[in-house]
Amino acid sequence: MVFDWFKRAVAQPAPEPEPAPLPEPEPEAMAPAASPVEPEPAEPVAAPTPAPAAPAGSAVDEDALAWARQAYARLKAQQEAASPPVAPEPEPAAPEPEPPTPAAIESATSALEPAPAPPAAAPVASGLSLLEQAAAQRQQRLQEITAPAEPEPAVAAATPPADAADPSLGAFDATFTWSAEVLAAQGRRVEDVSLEEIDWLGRLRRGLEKTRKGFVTQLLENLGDDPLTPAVLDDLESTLLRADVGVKATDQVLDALRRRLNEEVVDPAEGLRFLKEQLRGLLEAPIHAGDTAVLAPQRDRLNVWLLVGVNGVGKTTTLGKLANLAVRSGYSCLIAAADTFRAAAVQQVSVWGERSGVAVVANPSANADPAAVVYDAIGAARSKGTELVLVDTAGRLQTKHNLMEELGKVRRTITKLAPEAVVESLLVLDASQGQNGLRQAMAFASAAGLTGVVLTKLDGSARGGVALAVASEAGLPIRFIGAGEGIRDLRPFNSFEFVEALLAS
Ligand SMILES: Nc1nc2c(ncn2[C@@H]2O[C@H](COP(=O)(O)OP(=O)(O)OP(=O)(O)O)[C@@H](O)[C@H]2O)c(=O)[nH]1
Repeated sequence: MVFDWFKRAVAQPAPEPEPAPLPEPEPEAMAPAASPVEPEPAEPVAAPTPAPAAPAGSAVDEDALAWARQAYARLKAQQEAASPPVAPEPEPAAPEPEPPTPAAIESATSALEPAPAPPAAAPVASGLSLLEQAAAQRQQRLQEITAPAEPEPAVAAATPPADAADPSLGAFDATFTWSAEVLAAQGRRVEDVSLEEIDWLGRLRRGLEKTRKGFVTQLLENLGDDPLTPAVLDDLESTLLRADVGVKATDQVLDALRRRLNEEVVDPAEGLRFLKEQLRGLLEAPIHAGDTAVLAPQRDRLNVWLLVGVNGVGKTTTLGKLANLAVRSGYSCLIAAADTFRAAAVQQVSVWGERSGVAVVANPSANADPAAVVYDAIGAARSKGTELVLVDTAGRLQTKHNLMEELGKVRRTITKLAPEAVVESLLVLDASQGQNGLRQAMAFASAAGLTGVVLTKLDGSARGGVALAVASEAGLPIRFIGAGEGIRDLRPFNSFEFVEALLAS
């Protein structure tokens, strides 16, 4: 039951000036036959989390709350149906997360003994101490070493990585209701909501917290309770600029707001709605200029995605997360370790490859030519019929001419070697670098023929507004956003969700 993020429907641009409509809560749009859960308020959905009563501090209206309750009940029922109904036998599986007892340690270590069983399956139960886990792991390692050699380097086996397992349902809290509301506002139906999306929206909202704090608080203060005035717009201007939205985007938004103000009295709620619409429009413009709402590898043909950017922005991490996303969505994938400059880069990328069961093509010699690695990787992809080759490149300052030349060479090599391939050249930008990212975008655009941007480190940065500057000033579509270091912390960009998370109250 893997959620395919590349096939996910994205929000419509919401043309009408109404507040985003919530679908009617459909009474029969409920859970699968297995567990009939009532869609009604405060229904005991059983178990560890409290019944979905209105979460404290949530500002959602009644319809939204009813929708969220249904979605929660449904997801809960799904989760319960999916999890085995109380382990019948103390299987080789993980013991309970109980306080560690000697017996538990015994059973955990011996449980690992029956050799050929689950491949690199769940290591050791979380209830064990570090020493106990280490002992169990040693035992497991010993078995692996003494076991007959694997027929293949186990690369293509695409074993789902342990930390990329499906997320589990948390509490029915304000984050859940907000996430549900965002999905409902995009016209999603209760029965289509997936835990993957709920989980990601929660991460995104948390990730944008810093930007939001510096932005929304100020914004709401500016808007106040009275109709918008020109003075309020002046304040709004400095708020947007401080959030790194950039001069061009800020001017565009304010011009639109001023025009609106000239036409009619605008109350704060309408001002906020109109502002969101403008921000979405700016982010969407470069996406609409292309023909794909969500950037996805094309099936049954070679796709080469080149990841470029300055040092330390998160290229390798992004590549690892993309590999995982691709494998989970059913693509065959290969990594080209073309960062031949940083000593540990190949090792780092190999770890990411292992986590998703993706093979890595590398050149062991020091300072190998990155173009040669790409050459090998494309050859390997062709012979295996691989659909997606992800190319890691060394970080470089946009001002270093020779390094930018080298990047140009890699880019040209790809076109020359694989003219049939769909090539994407993605600039990885660290959101915390704010306006500096814009300068990088301009320089990399010419050297690497950029087709899009991946915005990373939105968590921990107060400068998430730079997404707007990149879209409006560099004219580049944001394709993915990263909001954390975990393997599930990168997802395709959705302007509606981004703006909602940015301006969530
Ligand atoms: N908080 C946070 N950290 C991230 C994110 N993406 C990457 N990082 C961290 O950023 C650091 C640098 O990431 P790398 O992937 O090594 O960056 P890189 O661009 O490949 O680095 P160079 O190869 O040296 O240019 C690592 O510690 C990552 O864990 C993100 O979205 N959020």
